[in-house]
Amino acid sequence: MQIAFTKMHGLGNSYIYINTFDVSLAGQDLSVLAKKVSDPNTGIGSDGLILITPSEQADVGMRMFNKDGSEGKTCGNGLRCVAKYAFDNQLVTTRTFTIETRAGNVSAEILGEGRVAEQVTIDMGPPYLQRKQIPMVGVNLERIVNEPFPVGDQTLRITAVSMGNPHAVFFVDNIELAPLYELGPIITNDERFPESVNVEFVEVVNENELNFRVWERGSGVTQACGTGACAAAVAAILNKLAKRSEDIVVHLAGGDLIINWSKDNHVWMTGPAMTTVQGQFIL
Ligand SMILES: N[C@H](CCC[C@H](N)C(=O)O)C(=O)O
Repeated sequence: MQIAFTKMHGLGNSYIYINTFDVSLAGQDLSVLAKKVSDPNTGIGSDGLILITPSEQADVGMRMFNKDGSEGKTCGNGLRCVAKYAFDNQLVTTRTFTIETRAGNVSAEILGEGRVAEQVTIDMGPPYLQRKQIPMVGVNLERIVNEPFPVGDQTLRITAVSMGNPHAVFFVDNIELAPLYELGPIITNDERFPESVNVEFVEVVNENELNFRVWERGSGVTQACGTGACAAAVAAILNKLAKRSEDIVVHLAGGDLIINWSKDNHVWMTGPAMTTVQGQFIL
């Protein structure tokens, strides 16, 4: 069986996209398929799989799977690429439209005038800050802001933010020295996170600029994480290290995203979306 796919990326955070308007995946184990297509040796190679689907409550829908086959609820870089795909392939007829995710509907805007989308803004909706919304185990229901977080023989300070998917944000003095490979896999599997967690290390350059690295739940280190960049900006503002309702440039390994946690409590993310490969995957 051959399945048409498109490989796209947002700042190097790449996924294999399958348009299920055209292709039926009925009977396919999507977790197994995600692992297969993500494998760089026996598959195509990516950080995971994203399905572009018909939707009854939005203009298009998406489902995202990490490279380990686990399903996430949303994906910032993925949303910009789904928006690009929908616009470039006329699944939508306007430059602003809605996308259904498992974390709720978001709105997308194709920037510029061109017939091919390059820059996209997504209104990612509000952050969720209460402990049970992350979710994170603990006694108080309040926000987790700069809370002591013992791990191994260290005690870090955690700020936890959900963008519909869970993020554990840790501020460091020098991003190049962040314990990404040492502590990323430990924290992502920590029992204090019943649904696991995406792990971000963030260096504050100034109140409008962050350096950022990520160990993603289910995918490990990636070049970029859009929801993670949103979580990092929200965490910086909660810790009074950045300003609300101002653009914050987040420098990820793969490039920059512009994040703005606005007065209406929505988090806005602007960045690129690129198509790199189109082909047939042989199951
Ligand atoms: N790379 C994605 C995040 C995927 C999150 C996924 N790892 C999970 O929550 O399980 C992004 O651009 O937001």
